[in-house]
Order: sequence, then structure tokens, then C-alpha cells
Amino acid sequence: MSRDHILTLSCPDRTGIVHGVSGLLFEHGCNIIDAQQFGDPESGRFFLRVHFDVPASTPVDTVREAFAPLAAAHAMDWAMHDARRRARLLVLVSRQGHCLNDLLFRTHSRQLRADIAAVASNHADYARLAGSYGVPFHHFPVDAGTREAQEQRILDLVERERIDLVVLARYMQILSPRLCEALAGRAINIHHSFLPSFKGAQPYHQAHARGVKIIGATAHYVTPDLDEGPIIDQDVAHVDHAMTPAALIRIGSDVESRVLARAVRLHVEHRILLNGHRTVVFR
Ligand SMILES: Nc1nc2c(c(=O)[nH]1)N[C@@H](CN(C=O)c1ccc(C(=O)N[C@@H](CCC(=O)O)C(=O)O)cc1)CN2
Repeated sequence: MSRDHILTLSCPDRTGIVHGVSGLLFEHGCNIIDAQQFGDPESGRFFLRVHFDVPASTPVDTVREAFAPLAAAHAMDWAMHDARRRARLLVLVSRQGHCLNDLLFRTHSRQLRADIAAVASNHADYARLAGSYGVPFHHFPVDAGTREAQEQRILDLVERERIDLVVLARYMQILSPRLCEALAGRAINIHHSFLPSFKGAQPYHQAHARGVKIIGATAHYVTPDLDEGPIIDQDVAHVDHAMTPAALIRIGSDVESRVLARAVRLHVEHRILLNGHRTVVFR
């Protein structure tokens, strides 16, 4: 029975970090399967992701407890995850369902190490689609006067369903600072432009008006500053002068689905570390 785990950490950069981590894992009979590191000269921080096996004779908590003093000595932000545990997702959607559809299939076909525990939307459009996969659907309508109560329903669902990651799959509501705070580091949005270009609403219409030759999509963590959160992944597609906004939307939707699925995979495989307002991504 494989007992592989993922250790992620970031800390002020100095000599001896990798030596200390690898030595401690060795002392507890752990075998390192894969390791990736990055020292950022700009922020002065060091980032490490280690995929390792724990021998059946060793309780994982023993390794975790032994690691704590080393982590404290280096002022590490760290976590140790069960590499086989499937993340529980809540997917939020509004009227555009292509990203939801893509994630339902990818999780159902186990392409992603995650399960969609629930779908929630301010519209009822995708109740049948979620139901066709056996995924509970929650209709949470919202307007200016009900936003706080509607967001509380989302938070209650996150708590009740033990959600690990909230995915905004073209969810077209701006989350309040309170909800952003509650979901800090565990809410990902797909923005339908190559940020920082064309933030906010209707980016494809903005791009068409600008006469761009490339469109794109950006997956980022959600923060109170609209479309300003740490970028996780991006991709692009070529377009030309003859294309209408509808054509850009059609071409762009495939890019959005691809980028969002990659970002969800990177998150649930613990490959993303925050580096200030940016990310370090160990692919
Ligand atoms: N706090 C945050 N909330 C959201 C973010 C974010 O980065 N921080 N990303 C957006 C997604 N988004 C573009 O990708 C976006 C969504 C909604 C709007 C907007 O103007 N919404 C209006 C209502 C529109 C409607 O009801 O159809 C609003 O909320 O008043 C702009 C951009 C998701 N949320």
C-alpha cells in the first residue's frame, strides 16, 4: 500500500535547507521519489516540493512531528499532504457552462485527482448537467440585496461538504472581501483574457475592439482585487481580423477549459506555492 506524501515549503533562503530536509527524511526511512526547488533572488525566499514514500513501519505523524522543529528553525511555511487523497471541489458557475462541463468529465474519468462534491450557481441552467454526473446542484440566486446571505450559503456548503478547493468556472459574481478572506488560497478563477490585459467584464469584446491577434485565458487565485490574484496558469490562441466577438468567444472557450483544468490539477497535486503576489509552479 503506497504511502507517498508531498512536502511543500517556503522559507527565507539560506544554505542547509535541502540537507536538513533530506537528512530528516532519510533518518525516518523515507525514500525521495521527486524533488523540485527554486531560490528566488528577488524575494530572498526558497521553495521546495518533495514527493516521498513513507515506510509502512513508520506512522506519518511521526515524520510530521519530527519535521516541525526543523521547520521552526527555518521559519518555514510548510505542509505535508497525502499524495493519494482526492481533493473535494465546489464548482461555481453562472451562465457559461463549458468549463463546468470539462471539469465534470475530467473528474468523472479520473483525469484529475479530485472529485466535484457539489456545483452551485446563481442560475438554474446546469442542474441537469450536474445531475447527469450524480453531482448535487445548489441554486443560489443572488442580487445586490441578497449577496451577503447568498455568500453565507456558499460558505455553509464549503464547511458541510469539507471542500478543499472552490473553482469559479465562469462564475460571474464578484466575491466580497469577506468571502475572499474565508477562501484565501483555495479559490481559483478562470478569467477569459490573457491578464493583465482586458480585466473585468466582456474581455473578448474589449479584445475585438483592440484588434488583437492573440486571445487567451488566465487561471488565478481569487482575491478582493478583481482579476489581480496570483496567476497560476495561462494559454493563448491565434485569431485574425475577420473574426467576430462571437468567434473569439468560441475559440477562447477551449483555451479557458484547458487552462482551468491545468490549474486545478496543479493545485490538487500541491504544485503551487505562493511567492508574494506571484506563484512558484513546480510542473
Ligand atoms: N473578489 C473577486 N471576485 C471575482 C473575481 C476576482 O478576481 N475577485 N474574478 C471574477 C471573474 N470575473 C472575470 O473573470 C468577473 C466576474 C464578474 C464581474 C462583474 O462585473 N459581475 C457583476 C454582475 C454581473 C452579472 O450579474 O452578470 C457583479 O458582481 O456586480 C466581472 C468580472 C469572479 N469574481
